Amino acid sequence: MSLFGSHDASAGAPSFPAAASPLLANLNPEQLAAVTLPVGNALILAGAGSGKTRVLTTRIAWLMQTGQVSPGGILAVTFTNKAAKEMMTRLTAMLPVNVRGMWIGTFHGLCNRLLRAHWKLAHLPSTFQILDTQDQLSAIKRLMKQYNVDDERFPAKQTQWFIAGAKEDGLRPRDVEVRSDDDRKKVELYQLYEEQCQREGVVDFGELMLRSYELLRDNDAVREHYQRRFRHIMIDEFQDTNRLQYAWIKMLSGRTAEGRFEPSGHNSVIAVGDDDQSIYAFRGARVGNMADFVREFDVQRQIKLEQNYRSFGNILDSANALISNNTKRLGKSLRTEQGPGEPVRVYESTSDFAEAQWMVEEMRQLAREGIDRKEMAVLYRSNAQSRVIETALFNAAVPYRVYGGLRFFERAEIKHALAYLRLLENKDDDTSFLRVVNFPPRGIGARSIEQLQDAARAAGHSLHDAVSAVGGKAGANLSAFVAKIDVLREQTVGISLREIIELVLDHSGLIEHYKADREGADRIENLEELVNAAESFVTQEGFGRDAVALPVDELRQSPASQGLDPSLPVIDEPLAPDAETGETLSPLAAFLTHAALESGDNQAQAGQDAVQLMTVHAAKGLEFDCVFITGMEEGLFPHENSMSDFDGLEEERRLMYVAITRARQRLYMSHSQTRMLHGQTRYNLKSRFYDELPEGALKWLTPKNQGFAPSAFGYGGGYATSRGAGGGYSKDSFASPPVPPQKAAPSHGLRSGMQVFHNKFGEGTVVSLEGSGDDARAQINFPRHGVKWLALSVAKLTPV
Ligand SMILES: Nc1ncnc2c1ncn2[C@@H]1O[C@H](COP(=O)(O)OP(=O)(O)OP(=O)(O)O)[C@@H](O)[C@H]1O
Ligand SMILES: [Mg+2]
Repeated sequence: MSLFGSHDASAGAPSFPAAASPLLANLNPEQLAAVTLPVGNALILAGAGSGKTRVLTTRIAWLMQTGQVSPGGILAVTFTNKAAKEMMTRLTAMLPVNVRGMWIGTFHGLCNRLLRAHWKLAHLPSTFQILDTQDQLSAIKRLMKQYNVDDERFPAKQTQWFIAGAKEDGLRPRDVEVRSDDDRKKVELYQLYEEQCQREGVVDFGELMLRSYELLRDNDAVREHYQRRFRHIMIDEFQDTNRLQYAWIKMLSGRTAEGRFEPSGHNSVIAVGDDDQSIYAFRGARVGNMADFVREFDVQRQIKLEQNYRSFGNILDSANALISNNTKRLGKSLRTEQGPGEPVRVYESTSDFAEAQWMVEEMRQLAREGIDRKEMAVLYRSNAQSRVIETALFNAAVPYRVYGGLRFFERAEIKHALAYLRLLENKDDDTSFLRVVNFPPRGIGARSIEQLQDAARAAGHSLHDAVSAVGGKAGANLSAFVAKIDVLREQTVGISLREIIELVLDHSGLIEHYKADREGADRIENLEELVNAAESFVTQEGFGRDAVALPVDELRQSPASQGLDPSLPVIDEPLAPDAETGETLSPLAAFLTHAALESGDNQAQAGQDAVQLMTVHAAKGLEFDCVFITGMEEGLFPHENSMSDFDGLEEERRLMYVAITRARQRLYMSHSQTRMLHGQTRYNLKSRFYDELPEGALKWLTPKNQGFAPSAFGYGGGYATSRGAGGGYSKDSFASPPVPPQKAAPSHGLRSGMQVFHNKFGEGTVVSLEGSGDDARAQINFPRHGVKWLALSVAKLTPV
């Protein structure tokens, strides 16, 4: 499939003289063409580090500077909150604009804004709160318990995926196709879950998106208003949009489902992406949106950016060589004018612990060379890998910061405090109620809570409103809890956000509870940090009580606003008052929304010079001087869940491409012969991805293939391997049908079907054999531990 037709319009003549603006000074010709594209739809499809995000940001600045649009006429979608903030920072550096009034954010952030503005039309309470993924799961668990759903047959996590998946496809329960009894049950749960959320006034992430889509779909005036308003819509990381997000964009830009144009939709949509960096298929992302976009938006202009400004040659060559092994590509090329730079350093360690030690040493050396710690990033495929690395950094007193993982707002003590705060805002939030009704413990047992839940269900009330139905001592305790919340709520009137939080921390008993806990000191510190977080939220974002909603007349006066519906509010402040009632979101509600949406990509301690730790997924769009890619092992990277099917393996390769292309100057890759993961020692082979990198770009810090002890079978290699002539698991070897299990050569002493004994996993059956020399490995089914791949040169196996 090629998206690039003959009408590649890189050279589309800019309608404004380039020299007129210093903004355009440092762009290459293709970037310049993209920044100054005339009004119309366009696709910028280009590889990593070619300046896609920079082009988007510069275009926004240029459009405003040349008077083509006012800040209110722009809608820009970024993939993370961090990216949105960065875009705003860059914009303020380029132009004196009030970026707060601009609609720049993630899909979730922007949908939240729409729903806040039109909550009534969206059938939500004005104080609706957002459920994060954790809360969503506990809400589902609660529901399943209430309805006695067998959680072996319908695990809560699966139900959560089912609901999220349906919403990503834009499907309400009645729209989901039912093919089996199991499907029927899941749809029923979805329906019950929806009713529960509606009753409690909460929305999950998928709901934010779907609800705002429906808001636009079902309200012509609102839709047309925003269609007229957002003259310029821009989407970064377009390759990872899902079906519903694409439909949302279509709706806002005036494309009807039938592909017609609504009269109000004369806007231009610019999508920016890189198919090679599509890494969220597991969450519903659809690369196919790119081709649909070109067709459905009648895209006449497609721009390629081929110069990479981020990385040195060896890094880029490695990325290019690796990704060329994928078959499903739209095809792009990428070059750099920087020299080859340093080789990519490869290190093999004996254990994950030793790997982390080596990394710490290497970081010390980098620091001596004058590299800031915040320019060093450690990337891993799976969150579980970070613990060993964190321990090593901690012991060596190297400051570090983990993105993702357990985020600040997801820590238990913070969630407890937030639950109290949420109950102040919305007494019907049962998820929050259940979280803290007996925390700190106040003598309310599981039995009483069940009784309360039954009573609430029977009366159609929230838990808060049903406490009087429970009698006895338990009932008295429940009433006391509710009274406490109600009193706290009254006390918060007229005090600042900071004071509200301090009040809640004191009166909830949380601080006291953790003081009594020997290991509670950290938790108290985090709770105090919550006060600081609220404080900086108020000052930085200006969301405090005293913040004045700025009168933004600009939009109404701008020519682009012709035809805007005057009855609809011009929402340029996230806290703009409701047009009808004048009601604004309280600072507390705004802070709670911020806490739910702030998906961990922006932790406290900003500005501290710390080493950055994150998963490869979280690293998308970012760049660092030095990058360590760790755990380059079969089963880990590529991940065992994905490596057995063709599409899964291609996605793993794209992930690796993303990882490699984060590095500017120096790239390290490391793997370990043994690794403790999920309580087990694993003996992994080094990743097949090494074989896909150009040998000339690599430098092995340890002898290649060193360190494997002679195997128990003293084998000398010699059986056929599935690899092609070029080394590497070429694309062909993974094209269906899958490679059949290899026949063992006699010298190994191992054959498929043979029984072997492993001193940790016990007896097992050899399922298949693969590889030769030090790379030989066996897939063995251990009845008690499941199927494992073992490196024959390391694993001690004896035939039985
Ligand atoms: N014309 C240019 N001159 C100098 N530096 C540039 C130029 N264009 C981009 N850069 C720099 O190159 C780096 C990569 O740019 P950017 O992050 O916009 O790339 P990207 O295509 O969005 O990458 P990714 O695919 O990883 O998101 C940035 O540091 C950016 O400032
Ligand atoms: Mg980018």
